[in-house]
Amino acid sequence: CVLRKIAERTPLQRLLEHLLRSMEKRDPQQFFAWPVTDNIAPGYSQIITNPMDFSTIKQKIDDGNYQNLNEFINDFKLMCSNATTYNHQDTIYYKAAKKLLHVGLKMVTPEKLRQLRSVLT
Ligand SMILES: COc1ccc(C(=O)NC2CCC2)cc1-c1cc(C(C)=O)n2cccnc12
Repeated sequence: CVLRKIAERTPLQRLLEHLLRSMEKRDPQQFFAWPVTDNIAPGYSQIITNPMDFSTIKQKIDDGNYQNLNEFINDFKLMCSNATTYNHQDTIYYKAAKKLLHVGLKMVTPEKLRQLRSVLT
């Protein structure tokens, strides 16, 4: 039926949703959960031309917007680099972004993906 068609997830979507959930767990203060607004970060929209956050990544997964894992990883890297661009080194956001990038990229090493593939498929 048509409802079942909408709910079905491709293997790529299942992999990306799993990775997104794991990455979100490493952001307990939810600094990366939603778009950064100009009122919490003055001048943000002038400095950061390509904003990215976990909720936007989630929407792109649901919309089938990612053709492959690398496009997803690029948005994750963009989200972290935006934070290290806008925020000075001595801020909690800069430090959180550096840690998140490191932890997130460790989740997508060939070895981790091999383990995941056997679990997810
Ligand atoms: C969705 O973005 C956010 C949501 C909540 C918070 C937040 O709870 N900040 C409190 C911790 C000290 C104030 C911060 C942010 C936040 C993220 C960011 C990023 C990611 O650059 N940011 C930069 C400057 C000021 N605030 C932020």
